[in-house]
Amino acid sequence: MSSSSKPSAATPEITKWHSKDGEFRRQVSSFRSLVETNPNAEFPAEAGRYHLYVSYACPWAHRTLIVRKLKGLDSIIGLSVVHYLMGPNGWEFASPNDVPGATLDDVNGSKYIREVYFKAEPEYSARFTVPLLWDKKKQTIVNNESSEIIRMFNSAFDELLAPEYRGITFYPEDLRSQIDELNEWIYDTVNNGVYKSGFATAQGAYEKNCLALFQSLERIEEILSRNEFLLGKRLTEADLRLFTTILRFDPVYHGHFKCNLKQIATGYPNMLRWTREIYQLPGIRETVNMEHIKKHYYMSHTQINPTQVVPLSNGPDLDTPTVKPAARPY
Ligand SMILES: N[C@@H](CCC(=O)N[C@@H](CS)C(=O)NCC(=O)O)C(=O)O
Repeated sequence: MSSSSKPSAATPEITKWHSKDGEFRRQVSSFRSLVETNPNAEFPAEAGRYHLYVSYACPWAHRTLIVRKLKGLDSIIGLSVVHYLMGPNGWEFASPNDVPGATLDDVNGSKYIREVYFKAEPEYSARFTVPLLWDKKKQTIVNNESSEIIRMFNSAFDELLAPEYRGITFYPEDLRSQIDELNEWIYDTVNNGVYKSGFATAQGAYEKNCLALFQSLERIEEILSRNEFLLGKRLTEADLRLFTTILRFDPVYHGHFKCNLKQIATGYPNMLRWTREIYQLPGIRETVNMEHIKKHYYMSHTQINPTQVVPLSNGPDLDTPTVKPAARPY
């Protein structure tokens, strides 16, 4: 697939995600090892050893990009970025000359992400998802579950980091149970809720998931009317995990996934203020590539948008000045 050509508008096998009952069910990630501080661990923290594969479009991968950036890991963990289009063979690499923002796979020399999975496990038979964390030394995948990758990035590499990054944590001890609790319902009804609405192929499945999504958005709006961030003055993992979904809400999920009871820009002033605040923190803006985001969804999911026409709006202007936190909020 060249950068300019569009995939066929016929629904390819790769985007047939729904179950027989019309519900979308996300598969459980397969590679679940952890990078650890202990030098004798199976995957010990080392500078230059691990490599992160992402898509700028993907909200799960976006979490890992953000934590990599805010923790100052970009100098010790390499990065490859796939083409925004997910074609019949799944995620593909592209030269930045052809697709600005994308990269080739300089670590494994593969054309598609699936080749990286097969290199790690020749019998692999599940989905070829991003993000994934690759170990250059053992030549295998450490982990392909974003929630675990961000936990590793949060603390496992600390001894290798400059002092100003070492103390940063998005999962502080005293807030862990509250973060876990928020993550649970926000994952189910919001992060995954937009997908369950958008990929539903039965009216009932769509309505059930869309209503649950908006109930949660109301709940979040109420929390953010009292708090600067979800848990008060501190920016935590719960905010970062939610941010990547809310950022995509108006430009993509509202139209493409039919999550259209309200928009963030006009219906949720506190969530809009919170989104701007996070977007304007140093380092975040450069993890956001709205061109990849919009083109990925509207052009790859031909089962939903067979014309592959991409809408113009990028959602609310996130550069609009907002109340700045007094000091770094994490
Ligand atoms: N549980 C995974 C989900 C990752 C995921 O579903 N990524 C999507 C992109 S947004 C993907 O790569 N899908 C490709 C496919 O399912 O074929 C995580 O959070 O890391």
